[in-house]
Amino acid sequence: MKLENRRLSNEEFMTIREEVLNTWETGAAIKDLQANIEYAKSVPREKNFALKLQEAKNNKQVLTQPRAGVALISEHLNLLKYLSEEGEADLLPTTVDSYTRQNRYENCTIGIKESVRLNRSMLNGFPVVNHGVSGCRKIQESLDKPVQARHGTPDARLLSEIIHASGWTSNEGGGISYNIPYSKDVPLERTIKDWQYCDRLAAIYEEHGVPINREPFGPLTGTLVPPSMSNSVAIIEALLAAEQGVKHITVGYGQCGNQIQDIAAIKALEQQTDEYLLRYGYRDTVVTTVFHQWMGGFPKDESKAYAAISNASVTAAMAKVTKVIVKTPHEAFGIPTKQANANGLKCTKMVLNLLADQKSYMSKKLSEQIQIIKEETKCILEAVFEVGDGDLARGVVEAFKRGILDIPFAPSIHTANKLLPARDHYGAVRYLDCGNIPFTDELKAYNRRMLEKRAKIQNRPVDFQMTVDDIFAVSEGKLVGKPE
Ligand SMILES: CC[C@H]1O[C@@H](n2cnc3c(N)ncnc32)[C@H](O)[C@@H]1O
Repeated sequence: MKLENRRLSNEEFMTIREEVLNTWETGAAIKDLQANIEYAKSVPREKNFALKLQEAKNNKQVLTQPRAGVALISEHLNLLKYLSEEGEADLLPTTVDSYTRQNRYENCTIGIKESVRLNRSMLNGFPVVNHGVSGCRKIQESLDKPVQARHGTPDARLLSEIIHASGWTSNEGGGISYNIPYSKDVPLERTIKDWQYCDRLAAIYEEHGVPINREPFGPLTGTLVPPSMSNSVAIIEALLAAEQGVKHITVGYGQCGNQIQDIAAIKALEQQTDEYLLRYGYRDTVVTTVFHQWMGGFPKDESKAYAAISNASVTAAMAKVTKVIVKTPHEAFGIPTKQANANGLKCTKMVLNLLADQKSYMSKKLSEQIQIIKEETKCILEAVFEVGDGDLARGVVEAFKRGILDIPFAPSIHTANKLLPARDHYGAVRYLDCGNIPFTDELKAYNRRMLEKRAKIQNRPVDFQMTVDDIFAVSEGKLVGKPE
């Protein structure tokens, strides 16, 4: 079937579904889609992820959500209950393990057996597909808060079928955001199509009375991604989801570090997502936002880690995002203990509470940065539509081929890798080299000017060494890299 940004017909969807459910034994238990929807409808409304986000948006409340996932059902349940009660998490995740993300379910079978034998998690997340709908329903039924699947799966079709049949009402990911940062050589045509399936599935539940939230993965590689590039990808995935009928979309952004630029990025993302959805005729979509606390290298020192978590929480509060994804003081080491995870959540919530009644005032600097991000994003998105001859899906594939969309430090061979980012003197992420991104001369000059200002102050040339210094800076306790 030719790649096209067009809603899958029922016949097309059900044909693909037949094949998807046969890719692992646990697909057999969810063959009856109507029965799956009836079950999902029985989940109490207060446990619906999409509705909880909508309520938070209306109440201007910032919700907290951790990442968390371990191999066995009972341990995972204990973990989520602890994060919900002790950690005061407003929304619950299930972070899925790396084997499942690559559809290597046979490795999960081994990992589950080893976890039982050794009495500790031998997988770096919860193997949703292997535990199947019975295991995932047990998780959902035992919790009193909404659950979301968080992963990094290029082909998440079976995973998505199982989680929604289990009453999980949110799914993270997208055809770009779960491909380019997560795999080496998976064609975009493939993952855009596979995520059209996931979006259509979410929409079918929605059309039968079960609101489902979809969340493109905002941060991408989480390494110096300029806000206009990550915003462009988020808006594109929101449009692709809306075309399939998705009504609840959370667009996301990963903290870059300069507070004004980060708040501006969230504001620009919110405004332009609404703008583009409206422009392309999607009128009844509920758009919320998510801010990911620092995604780069974390300090090992616990006090410094809490400083990074608190600092990110201030930005989340001032940007008035709908939810913030929380880091832990174990970030520099690996999978956190439940205590460390809960501590990151409590640290975050304390900052949010202290700032709940304050708001960031629109300043000249902030509105200037919002404008810059919106203009850069507009240049990118208009070019994507143009090279796709008006079809967004085909435009994405062509735009990556030409380097109009380009994600820095991505493992995928399907990104041009010509975009070079670096921080300006204030720590804002700028384009050191725009590669083939069709920015106006004014935007190129602005980025250059900001980097030259840093070069002058640091008495160094504008070059790649800035980028290298910036990559290691935060784990060395500063934001802007300094020359040796
Ligand atoms: C997107 C990458 C983020 O996901 C986090 N992460 C990955 N797997 C798990 C996990 N199983 N439990 C908690 N956090 C996790 C990781 O620490 C990093 O902050």
